[in-house]
Amino acid sequence: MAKIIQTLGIASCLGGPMRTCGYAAEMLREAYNLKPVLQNGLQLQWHILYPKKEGSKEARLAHLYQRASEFTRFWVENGRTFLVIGGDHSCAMGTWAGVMQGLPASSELGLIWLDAHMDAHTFATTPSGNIHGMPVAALLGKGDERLNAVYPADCFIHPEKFLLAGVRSYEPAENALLKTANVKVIFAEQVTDFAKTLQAAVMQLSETCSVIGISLDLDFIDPEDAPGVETPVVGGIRADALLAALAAVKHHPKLCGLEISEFNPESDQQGKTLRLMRTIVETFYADT
Ligand SMILES: NC(=[NH2+])NCCC[C@H](N)C(=O)O
Repeated sequence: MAKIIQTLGIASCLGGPMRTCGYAAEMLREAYNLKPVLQNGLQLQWHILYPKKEGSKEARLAHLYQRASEFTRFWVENGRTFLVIGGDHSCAMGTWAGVMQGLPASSELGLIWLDAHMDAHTFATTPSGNIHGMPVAALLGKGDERLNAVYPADCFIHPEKFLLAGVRSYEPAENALLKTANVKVIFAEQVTDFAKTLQAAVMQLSETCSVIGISLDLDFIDPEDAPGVETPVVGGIRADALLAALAAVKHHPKLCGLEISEFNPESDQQGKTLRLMRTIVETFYADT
C-alpha cells in the first residue's frame, strides 16, 4: 500500500529577491512524474497554490498565506502528516499559522527552524525590504503593523518552543529581537554532530509540545551541496549530515510535517539541489 503524503506547493517568490523560486513545487512534482516509484511506495498528493495576479505584493502574500494556512490547519485537525514546498521562506507564515489554528492551543506547537539566516526582521529593520527575511518575527508575534497585515492569524509561537539552528548570517536588529524574546539560536559553527543537535531539539520540544514541525530553508545546507538557493552562505551543514539527522528523528510521533523553502532553479548546478530536495522528502517520509 502506498503511503500518501499531503503536499502543499506554495508557488510564490514574492517574498524574496529572485523571480524563479516559486517554481520549486512544479519542478519537484515533475521530477516525481518522470520517476514516480519512490522508496516504499511513498506518494505525494499535490495541491499547488499560486498568488493572485493583481494587488500589492503584501496583499497578494496575505491572501496566499491565508489560503495556505487553511490547508495545514485542516491536516493538523485531522492528524495528517504533511509536506510544504515553498516558495520563498516567508511561506512559513501561512504553514505554521495554520498548524497553530488547527491545535487546541498555539502553545502546543514546537517549531525547529533550520536556516543560514535569522529571518527575524520587521519592515522597520529590514536591510533589503524582502519579506523572506521576516517570517520568524511574524510567527513569534513580534511583527510591526505592516508585517502583521501579511500574517494570516492571531496566534503565535511561544518563544521557548521555537528553536533556530544553522545560523551564520544575520543583522544586529534581528539578533536583538530574538535575544529579547529569549529564543534559542544554535549557530552553524556550534554544530558538530547535527543528528545529535536535531535529536536533542526534538526531545526538548516534545516535553512541552504535542506537535513539532520542521521548517527547512535550503540555504541551511552548505552551498557545496545545495547551490540552488536565493541567498547562499558558506559554512553550512553538509547534506549528508542533514539527511542522517532527519532519518534519526523522523519516527518521532509528534512530528507533524516538514516545510522546504528557497529553492532557486536559476542557481542550481545540474539539478543537484532539486535531487537533494527529493532525497530529503524520501528520507523524511519513507517508512524505513
Ligand atoms: N529566507 C531567506 N533566505 N532570508 C534571507 C534574509 C537575508 C537578509 N537578512 C534580509 O533580510 O534581506
